[in-house]
Amino acid sequence: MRTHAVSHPLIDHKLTQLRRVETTSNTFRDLTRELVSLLAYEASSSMPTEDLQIQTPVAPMTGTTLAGPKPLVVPILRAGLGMLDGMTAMIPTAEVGFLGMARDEETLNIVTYAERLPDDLTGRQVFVLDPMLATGGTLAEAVRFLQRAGAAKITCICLLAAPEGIQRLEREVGELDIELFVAAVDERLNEKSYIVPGLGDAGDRLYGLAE
Ligand SMILES: O=P(O)(O)OC[C@H]1O[C@H](OP(=O)(O)OP(=O)(O)O)[C@H](O)[C@@H]1O
Ligand SMILES: O=c1cc[nH]c(=O)[nH]1
Ligand SMILES: [Mg+2]
Repeated sequence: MRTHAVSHPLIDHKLTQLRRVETTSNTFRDLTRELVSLLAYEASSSMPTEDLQIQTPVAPMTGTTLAGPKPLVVPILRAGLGMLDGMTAMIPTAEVGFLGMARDEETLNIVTYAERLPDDLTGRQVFVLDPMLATGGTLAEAVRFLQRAGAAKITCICLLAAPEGIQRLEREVGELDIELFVAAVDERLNEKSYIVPGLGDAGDRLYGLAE
């Protein structure tokens, strides 16, 4: 597994606004979309391309187009859904699959309650979207699920990670071909396994159930 903590003035600025307790759901959704587009730019840098012959209004030329089977974007419901638009805006040719997973806040066990993926994942780059990598239980389970479904090349995009979650991913699925892109690695988890300083419950902040 290769982990990239992406540092950029725009990402750092938007992430700070996202974290603020007074940021409303509407603004939170806008910032999430913008942040994901910036992270997608980094996370897609190794996508395969091929030459494409085109005609401009002035001359013929050899341009570039994305190659290979269509990439697949998989948001982990619920909070990952807030990242989908920002991702498909950057990679409009991507197909979208869904995984519904929730962390039981008492036991921290992961419940997979929905799954809708294409039949054939062979050779496809799979982008997994989830804003929060806390204990790592959810993302590790998602990666295992996708691997069992045939995915070989998996790129995870998260907004925030705790060091404990990255270590767990390394431990449990680190031998697979996985890249992890995060906007920031925070200090630690608290006694409820929330990221500190973090941003709270991403799903609640996106979809307005926090108040
Ligand atoms: O790394 P972990 O300790 O597994 O925690 C991270 C998970 O918690 C949040 O989802 P949650 O379970 O709250 O579901 P939601 O998106 O429906 O709110 C978050 O979006 C991750 O999926
Ligand atoms: O800090 C955290 C941890 C898990 N899930 C969240 O939404 N936030
Ligand atoms: Mg939640």
